[in-house]
Formats: sequence, C-alpha cells, structure tokens
Amino acid sequence: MNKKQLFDQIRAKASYLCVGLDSDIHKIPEHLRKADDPLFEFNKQIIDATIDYAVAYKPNIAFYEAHGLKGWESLMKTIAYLPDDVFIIADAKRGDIGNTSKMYARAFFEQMNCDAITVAPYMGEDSVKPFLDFPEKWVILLALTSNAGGKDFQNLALTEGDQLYERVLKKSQDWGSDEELMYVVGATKAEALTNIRQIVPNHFLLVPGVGEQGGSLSEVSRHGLNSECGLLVNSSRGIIYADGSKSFASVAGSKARELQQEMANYLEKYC
Ligand SMILES: O=C(O)c1cc(=O)[nH]c(=O)n1[C@@H]1O[C@H](COP(=O)(O)O)[C@@H](O)[C@H]1O
Repeated sequence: MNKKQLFDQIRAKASYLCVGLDSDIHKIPEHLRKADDPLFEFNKQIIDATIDYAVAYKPNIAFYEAHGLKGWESLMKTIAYLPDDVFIIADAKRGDIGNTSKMYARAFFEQMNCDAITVAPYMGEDSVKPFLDFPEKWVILLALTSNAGGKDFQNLALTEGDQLYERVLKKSQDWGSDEELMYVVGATKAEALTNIRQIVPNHFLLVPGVGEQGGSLSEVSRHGLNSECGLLVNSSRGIIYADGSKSFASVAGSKARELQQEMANYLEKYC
C-alpha cells in the first residue's frame, strides 16, 4: 500500500487506529481455547468487531513464534483473513547483515504479504536497505520507543550534539523517503513529538503505548498529526483484552470505536 492509499483509508474511516494482535493463548477467553486454532479464532472475531474503526493491524510476531509451526499457521491465516485495504504491520523488530535482512524482508513481504515491518536500526544502513527494495512496502524504524529502558541508549547525547534517536531520524533519511520509511515513537514519549516533527515533518509515525502503557491519545495527536495525518496509533491489550468473557469481541469493538471517535475529532481539529 502506498502513502496516498493509506491516507485515503484514514480519511474514509476517520481513523488512524492500529489494532495490535498480541494474541496470547493464556489471555484469550476460556471458551476459545478448545477451538482447532484458538489464536486464529480469537483474531478473526477481533478483526470482525474492529474492522470499521481501524486502518491497520499489527500482529506481534513473538506471540505466534512462541507456538512453533502452529503459531506460524495462525499468523498466516490471520494475515490472509485481513482485507486488502487494511495496512498490515509485521511487528518483528528485525535487522541483520544485508543478506540476512533480505531474507527477513522476503519472509514478511513476499511470503506473508505484509505492508510493513518493524526494524531495529542498530546495525545501520546495510541492515535496513534490503527492506527498502520492495515497492510499496514499508520499513518502520525504531526511533524513540515506549519502554522505560529505551532511554539507556536512545537518549544518549552524541559528541556532535544529537541524541541517538535524533541521529536515527536524520541519518535514515539518506536511505529512503517518506513513501517507504516510518518511525516508531512511543506514546509515552509524546513530549518529544514537537522536536521529532521538526526533523521528520512528513513521515508517518507508528505510535504504540496508549492504553495499558498509559500514553495519551490526545497529546500524541496534538503534537504528532500532520497534513496527511502522519500517525498510526496502536493499542493492543487495551482493545483485545478489554473483556475476558464471551462478549470479548463486542467489547473490543466498542473500545476501538471509542478511540476512532476521538481520532475523528483530532483529524478535524489538527489535520
Ligand atoms: O514496535 C512496536 O510496535 C512497539 C514499539 C514500542 O516502542 N513499544 C511498544 O509497545 N511496541 C509494541 O506495541 C504493542 C503495545 O501493546 P499494548 O501496550 O498492549 O498496547 C506491543 O506489541 C509492543 O511490542
């Protein structure tokens, strides 16, 4: 999916919501655990309930890999079930020497037909570039992550003055354009968004950390929205585990709708 198509979807649904499919066999409702493929059954019902309110879905690969072959099957079935007009992010946090990155890219872009993959920038240009060789596919580079430990490296001041995350934003612009590169910025770091928007005014940002991690959708939207929206805000546990009973899907749908309605207001106000 290209940037225009993504923005068209955002306008059509008045939403920049990404639903995180961090589907954990120990957290899904009891009655689904007896199904043939419990993770897929859970995801299917979550997708059906939230599809009108979300433009993107982000399966977190760890939750599937943890189950070996069966988990990969649940993941592939989930991706195949998602309609073509939603943006699919493989949250895989990959990145390795060039020939290995190329194989990761083929796995997630060709085998699984995802639109985007999260990539760690730590190994530098030749580890990121192979992911950028695929037309209309996206690299989402970790810049300023939502977790407390992110500051151990990302906020370190370099001798030239930038913090490390700022250097990631600046340097990576030599590798690809805003038609193929996005950045992860945690909702818990909303205070940095004004500065980030000065460095990357036009790029899309994937913003996880609203809901369970306590980030504010209002703050993120106020400081992060640009004229083409420029945001995909993810919530995983706050939607998919909002209710643990047989009503889990309809409660997930209501949670997604609440976020979408808030987003519709912000789009009107700031975009
Ligand atoms: O790359 C990510 O998606 C990510 C980056 C980051 O900085 N923080 C972060 O929480 N995430 C992911 O976003 C999701 C957040 O989940 P919830 O906190 O349950 O909404 C998880 O899948 C995390 O792995």
